[in-house]
Amino acid sequence: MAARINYSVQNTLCLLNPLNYSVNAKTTHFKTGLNFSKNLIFPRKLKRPTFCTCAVSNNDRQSSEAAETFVLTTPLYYVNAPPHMGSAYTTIAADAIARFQRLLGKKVIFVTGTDEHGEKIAAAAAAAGSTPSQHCDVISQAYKTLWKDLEISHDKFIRTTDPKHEGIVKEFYSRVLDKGDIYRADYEGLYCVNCEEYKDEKELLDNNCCPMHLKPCIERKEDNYFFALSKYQKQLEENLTQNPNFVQPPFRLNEIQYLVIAVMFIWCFCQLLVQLFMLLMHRYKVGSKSGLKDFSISRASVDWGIPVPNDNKQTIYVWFDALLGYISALSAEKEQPDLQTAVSSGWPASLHLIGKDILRFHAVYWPAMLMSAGLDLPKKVFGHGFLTKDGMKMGKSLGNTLEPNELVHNFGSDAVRYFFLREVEFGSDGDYSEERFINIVNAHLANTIGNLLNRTLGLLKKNCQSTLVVDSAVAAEGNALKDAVEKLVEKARIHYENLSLSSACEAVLEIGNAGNAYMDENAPWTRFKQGGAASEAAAKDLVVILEAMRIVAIALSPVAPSFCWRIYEQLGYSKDHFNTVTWSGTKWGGLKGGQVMAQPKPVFARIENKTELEDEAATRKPVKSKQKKPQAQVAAEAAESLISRN
Ligand SMILES: Nc1ncnc2c1ncn2[C@@H]1O[C@H](COP(=O)(O)OP(=O)(O)OP(=O)(O)O)[C@@H](O)[C@H]1O
Repeated sequence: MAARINYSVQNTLCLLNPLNYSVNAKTTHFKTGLNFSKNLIFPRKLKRPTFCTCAVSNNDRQSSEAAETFVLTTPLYYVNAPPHMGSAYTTIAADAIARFQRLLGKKVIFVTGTDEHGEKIAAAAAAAGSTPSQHCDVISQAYKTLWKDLEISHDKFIRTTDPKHEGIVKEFYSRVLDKGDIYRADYEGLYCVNCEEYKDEKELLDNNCCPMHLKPCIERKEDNYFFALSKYQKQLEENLTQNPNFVQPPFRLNEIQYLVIAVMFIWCFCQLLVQLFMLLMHRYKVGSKSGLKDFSISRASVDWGIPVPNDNKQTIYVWFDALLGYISALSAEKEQPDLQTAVSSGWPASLHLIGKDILRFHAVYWPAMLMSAGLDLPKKVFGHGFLTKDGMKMGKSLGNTLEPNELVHNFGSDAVRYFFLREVEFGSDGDYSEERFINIVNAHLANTIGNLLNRTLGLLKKNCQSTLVVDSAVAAEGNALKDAVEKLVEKARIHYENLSLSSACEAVLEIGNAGNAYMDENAPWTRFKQGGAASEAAAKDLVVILEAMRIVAIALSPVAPSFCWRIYEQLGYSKDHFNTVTWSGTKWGGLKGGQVMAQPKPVFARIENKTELEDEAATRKPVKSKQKKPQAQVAAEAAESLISRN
């Protein structure tokens, strides 16, 4: 959706009642205890893994009829320019949430798409020398391609130029009209073309510049249709009171609440003066009591849009049109649905995931529109922070964007997904630096998790013919690592549930750290050399660490799906098995004695840091023409040398 700005979200929401918002995160504790099993039995016959364990309980992947539905949306991105890392950020986060909800066994409908009408699109097409329709096809395809490269698992991709969407918008408009919530009036004001929105003068910078796009707004006068937003002030207030979690994260409303205390005070005082004045003048205008202003929902000057029913001279305002994409997306492919059919296919949404720039449209305008049309409200709206460059929001209109295709091409989708979800606390702003990117993914994915798996499998190959000597449940009786893993994976689940994606990653990474510490403390390579009972204990230690790795592979799969599949593959499982695994598979005890692991190979190739390499090259003596090895080979050799060192 067009970043039709939301610095004024505070102006809008603060006029609703201030509320107390809080989130309580619960953590679960497990008992700890030490009690090693004495019966270490080396199986006589090597087996492929059998899969009748808790690793896959198909009961978790509930039958689609019985399963709870979870409808999740990203904004429909405005096709004024190709996607950038900001657009990718919301979609990656949504994908991680969708994958997590699927692991819980829910029937997920993950909606994304493109917002394709409006003045800005027509202008962008003209600038590119194409028709708006051709332009939309090209840019919309660029989004689809990027989503594929980033392994986005959306179920629906809606384009607002899709005829089925147009039908639904017209029907919705007529419903709202019948309700008496649309009227015609003149409007004169300052208009930001990039936001596609009239602005309050007080929101603007010097020279009437839009604070988001840093371009001057233009004076514009139009005869438009208006939506009676002010009529819904009270109902919106009630919605926020009754559903304190409707807008997330809580601090976004807390910030507003802080402002509201001052603003409300001034506002109440002004209202008192106004009321007195009105009493004196014996005049009272409907809507003036309310803090919310009616907004115009048509444009006379824009051709590229859905015509207003019964008035071909006007087109429907791009926001009034685009928000309905969340509903039209739900209808079956190629169906020409009516509004009711689409609504009954999954509405209301469980979660709208958006950037904070468009919170006002989702938390105020959209609920009021739905109330007017007699439809249910979405259950939750989460406004995350911005990826910034030099402190400014990265955006298409400013052109200060980071190119996601390049990042995926250079570093792979797992690294991109992991870095942004791990490094930017979900809800807050975050900056990108290549050096930090490389350091983080190398340290976490290549070292903490990848190397641990590789070292363990290397030792298992050398000492146990790549075969587990005992069930992981038996190997870990009373084991401290098991207890730590159980606590951490439960922590990760709670964080995923609360959309604290960075903390969820951190909890999973802690499992890797605990596994490394366990490996170093127990030094199985030494104990294998001692033979006898020491060697048996060492073999059990490897089972324990590999079980922890199996759990990591499930718990991190919403964030880095291919990386986790590679871990799973190394543990000897099939792709089908991985695709049907559920969150209950994170319960300790999936690996069985006799299971044969794959030949060890690195699951994440370390990224070479150019600066490091250049420094190294500058100090190194010239070597006779040696061919540069591919990264995967370099990593494999590094891992091999680690194993042999052990
Ligand atoms: N810098 C960013 N950081 C995080 N999310 C972003 C960023 N930029 C865009 N988004 C995501 O895209 C949504 C806005 O989509 P839109 O297509 O309007 O992109 P935009 O780049 O902000 O456009 P413009 O620069 O033209 O205003 C935001 O609500 C958010 O979900």
